[in-house]
Amino acid sequence: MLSVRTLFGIGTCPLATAANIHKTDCFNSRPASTMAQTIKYLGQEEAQHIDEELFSEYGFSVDQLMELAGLSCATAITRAYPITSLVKGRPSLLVICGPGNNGGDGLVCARHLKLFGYEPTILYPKRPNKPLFQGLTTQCQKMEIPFLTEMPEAEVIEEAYNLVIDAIFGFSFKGAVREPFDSILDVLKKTTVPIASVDIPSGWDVEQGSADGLQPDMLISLTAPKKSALLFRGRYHFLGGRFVPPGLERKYQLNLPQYPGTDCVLQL
Ligand SMILES: NC(=O)C1=CN([C@@H]2O[C@H](COP(=O)(O)OP(=O)(O)OC[C@H]3O[C@@H](n4cnc5c(N)ncnc54)[C@H](OP(=O)(O)O)[C@@H]3O)[C@@H](O)[C@H]2O)[C@H](O)CC1
Ligand SMILES: [K+]
Repeated sequence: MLSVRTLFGIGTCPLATAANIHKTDCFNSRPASTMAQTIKYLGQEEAQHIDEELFSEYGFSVDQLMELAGLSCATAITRAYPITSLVKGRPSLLVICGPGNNGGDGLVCARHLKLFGYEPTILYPKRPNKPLFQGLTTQCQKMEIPFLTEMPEAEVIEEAYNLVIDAIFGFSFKGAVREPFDSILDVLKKTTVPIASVDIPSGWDVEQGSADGLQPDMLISLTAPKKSALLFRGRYHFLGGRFVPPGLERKYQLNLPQYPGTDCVLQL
């Protein structure tokens, strides 16, 4: 039997409305608002505490969680933008990575997307002098992913890429955006190419969002959505980072929805 998803494709469910927190979940045939009311939307400090506990009390290492986070992002992107749906001749993507762990998620995501058959190009203008990020950079280079030396103009992005992956800032972002990311975000605001943001649309206040900031087409919330995700108006909101131990979920009352089967992502 043909499902609604088969008939209309992932982004064109006729039941969906613009107010995405109340939209209908086309895949589960139940209102997503039921899920949105139950999942916790985290404040900035809470997100940082959960992150710290995962490393201290629960014994995870950063690279372990980053690998799972980046794989979730790449998987969610394949669901929302399958290669066959891309409009350009080549499955080209631009991945922009920031100086913290959000940028690390972007590097992992780019590596997996390459393995999935996409053609990512990376812009990584501020590289931390730490073995973790140096290793991730080497891995991408060895995967024959090109690195740009400067941000292209909006028109060049429109001509060359199907999608921009925004892995610039995550839940530690604060204050006014500093260079070189201020200019990069200005270009992104001008481009009409869809943007997929990792964890938080870059430049948004983690809790309050940003009225005149980026308006991504996709948001992949990691671990649990942050408060600003309530203001997301794009087509695709996915949850990824399926690594939360039950004790941590109970402590913070995350009320995470059940991921289907062995999937590492879930559409909210
Ligand atoms: N638990 C999880 O779900 C996991 C999530 N992961 C990802 O990690 C990020 C959070 O990473 P973190 O390193 O703590 O922070 P960010 O990536 O958000 O960014 C920190 C860097 O950003 C710079 N920064 C901050 N504010 C500004 C600003 N206003 N202008 C310019 N630059 C800014 C800051 O730079 P400094 O100059 O101050 O050094 C930091 O370097 C989370 O969102 C997830 O994506 C993990 O990968 C896995 C676990
Ligand atoms: K981001």
